[in-house]
Amino acid sequence: MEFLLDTIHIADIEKYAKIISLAGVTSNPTIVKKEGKANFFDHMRQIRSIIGRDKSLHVQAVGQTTDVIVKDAFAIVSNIDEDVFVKVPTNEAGLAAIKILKQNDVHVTATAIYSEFQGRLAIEAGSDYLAPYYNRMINMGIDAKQVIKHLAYQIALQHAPTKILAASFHTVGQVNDAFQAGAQAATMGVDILRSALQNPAISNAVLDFTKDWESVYGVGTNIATLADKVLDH
Ligand SMILES: O=C[C@H](O)COP(=O)(O)O
Repeated sequence: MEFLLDTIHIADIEKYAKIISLAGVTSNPTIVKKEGKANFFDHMRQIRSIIGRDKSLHVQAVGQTTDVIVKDAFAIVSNIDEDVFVKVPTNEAGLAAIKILKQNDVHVTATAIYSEFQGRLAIEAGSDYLAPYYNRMINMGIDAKQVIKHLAYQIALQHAPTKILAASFHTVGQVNDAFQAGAQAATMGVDILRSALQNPAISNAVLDFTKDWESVYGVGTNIATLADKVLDH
């Protein structure tokens, strides 16, 4: 399983890189907009320095035509690094660009996937990752879990090198569903991680354990201080 963060907010990336086994960072122009107008390439290089070269960094091309998407992609890899996965929308212009980029050994994430058919075309174009938009599909009445399941089956069937990087999550349950359906990776906002880990039920359980411990060994005592006291005697 790969857990990625769908944000370019530096403080959040630094924080969660220490907390979870972070596999990478993804972005799109809407996510970039949230940070305001910064030096785009400096910002992406800073993210790379935080996560390291062994994690995946996904940066989206913004061109509307095949020619401009390809130029965007080369600008991304030249100005950030050649390990970056260039996100390319899975439409006509994008699919043509993916074929060219793969011939030039550029890593590609086929994005804006709302259907099984788009995913199948992106697999055949040689995409390294597919990014199906889970919540957006659900909102359109599409069975997102089924889409991922069928794509995962196809990838396994033909031993394709493509991996499914599910995206667009609004709940923790959607992330679980995507993994259950066969996605190898999922990218999510920090809101999902907060919902999962800052749950009051977890805090209450921890508080109850602390109260029980302190009722026996004294307030402010933990196992480390207890061990120190034993050594002192
Ligand atoms: O890059 C794709 C995003 O993960 C889409 O997420 P969203 O549907 O929450 O905007």
